Amino acid sequence: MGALDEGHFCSELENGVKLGCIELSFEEEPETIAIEDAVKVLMQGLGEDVNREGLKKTPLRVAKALREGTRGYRQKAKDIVQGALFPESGLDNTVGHAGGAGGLVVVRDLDLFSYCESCMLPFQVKCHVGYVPSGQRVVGLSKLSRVADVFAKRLQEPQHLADEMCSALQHGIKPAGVAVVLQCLHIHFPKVESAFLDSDHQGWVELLVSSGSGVFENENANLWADFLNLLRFRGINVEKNRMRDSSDQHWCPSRSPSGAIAASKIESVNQGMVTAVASILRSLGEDPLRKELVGTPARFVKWLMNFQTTNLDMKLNGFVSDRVDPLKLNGDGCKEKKIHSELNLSFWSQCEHHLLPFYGVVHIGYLCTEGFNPIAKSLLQSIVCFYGYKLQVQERLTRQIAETASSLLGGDVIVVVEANHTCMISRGIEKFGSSTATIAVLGRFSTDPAARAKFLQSIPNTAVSGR
Ligand SMILES: Nc1nc2c(c(=O)[nH]1)N=C([C@H](O)[C@H](O)COP(=O)(O)OP(=O)(O)OP(=O)(O)O)CN2
Ligand SMILES: [Zn+2]
Repeated sequence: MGALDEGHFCSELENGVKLGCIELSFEEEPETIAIEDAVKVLMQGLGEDVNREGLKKTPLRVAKALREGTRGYRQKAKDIVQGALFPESGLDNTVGHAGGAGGLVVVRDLDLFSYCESCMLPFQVKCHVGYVPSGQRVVGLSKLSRVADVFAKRLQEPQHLADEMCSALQHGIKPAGVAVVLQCLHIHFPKVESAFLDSDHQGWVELLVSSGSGVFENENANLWADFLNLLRFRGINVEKNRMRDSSDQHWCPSRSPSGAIAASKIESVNQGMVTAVASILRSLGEDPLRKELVGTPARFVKWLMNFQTTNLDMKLNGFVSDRVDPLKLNGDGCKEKKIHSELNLSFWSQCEHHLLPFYGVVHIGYLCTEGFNPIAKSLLQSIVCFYGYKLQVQERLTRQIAETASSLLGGDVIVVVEANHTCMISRGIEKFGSSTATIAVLGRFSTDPAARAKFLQSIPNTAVSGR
């Protein structure tokens, strides 16, 4: 294993590192302190009280997540591969392709995450690596994943990431050839204004990229077909010629026409926050003047400002005037009350403990007289967005939606929030595909298990994809 492999680096963070002859804990390291200071500037720019209980530890958590998530800058692929090449006798390359020492070796479905160099948000990567051994030697399989991780744990762009992985494996293993396919998923940027009206504003930006060296340099080589067929066998239907092979297009939504910052608006971005993000880049070992990173701090700040505490308060005005008459809601007392549901109201939010997005859907159930439809779906969507676009925690979001809905809907309310948390994948915990559900029950729903069960069973199980 390399001198700076994952375990070693983590124990350094936990147990302290030696800087000269002074031993510094992770908290005392200058890079950590600089990131913490910058995060405080960002939180203040969002109008937050940095001493608020839930936010006190946020600067340190963000510093830990970012330094851990970019540890690839401090690792070397060659340290990982060295000492992990093993002799494996087989047919000579000239004779044919015998498995093990001449045939294609493929490691599929490596779940990784990386940080987008355009906007600094994490993106997910499903990585597939193939190589053809040469010189009758093979590499330890885990090293393919470890080398991939060295380059993923940096600020990256998908094609560049694939090229770096491919080139490092080619130089480290010296095989007949290496092929890399990456399926990358970047979250969309919310459109705050339309989110209040349109409940379907989520989704993913997907990008498939590939890189090949040695016998894979020729994109039409039969070996590419073998490799892709093995991936297709795993349910991935890719055509080599459908992959993007030029890096001049921007895949990050922050650079799409709707997400990009118009030149005239750049000055309106809080410059103190932009400077703080540039200092974070420096503390991570990056050069904020690198041409790909020049607009990154402003784009990250623009993303963050979606979650400013004050900018949406006006949106909740009007809720009071829309309040429903409880007499109407409860009917004349003779009619039976039925569960009314609004399912899949989508939301975006920003985890206040790690400053990373979480997003998903809200399901609201309430009791009202049969045939009476007291409240428009758009109003409930507005409530969901209002509490979503903040620094939040999912538990509080659920409770706040339930309390507000209850005051409008007569008290018998159940709220379920289903979400994917970026902080569950893009930090040490790395739980890809996990999702989180929270529930708040008020009025009759808190005393009637049958009503709760009926509502919970009506929630479609496709609501949150934990991809
Ligand atoms: N009022 C507060 N409430 C909560 C706080 C807090 O600081 N003030 N903190 C938490 C959790 O610690 C926070 O949500 C983070 O938890 P976790 O996902 O476990 O992540 P960590 O960074 O702490 O840990 P790792 O082990 O590094 O993943 C809850 N409420
Ligand atoms: Zn991005």
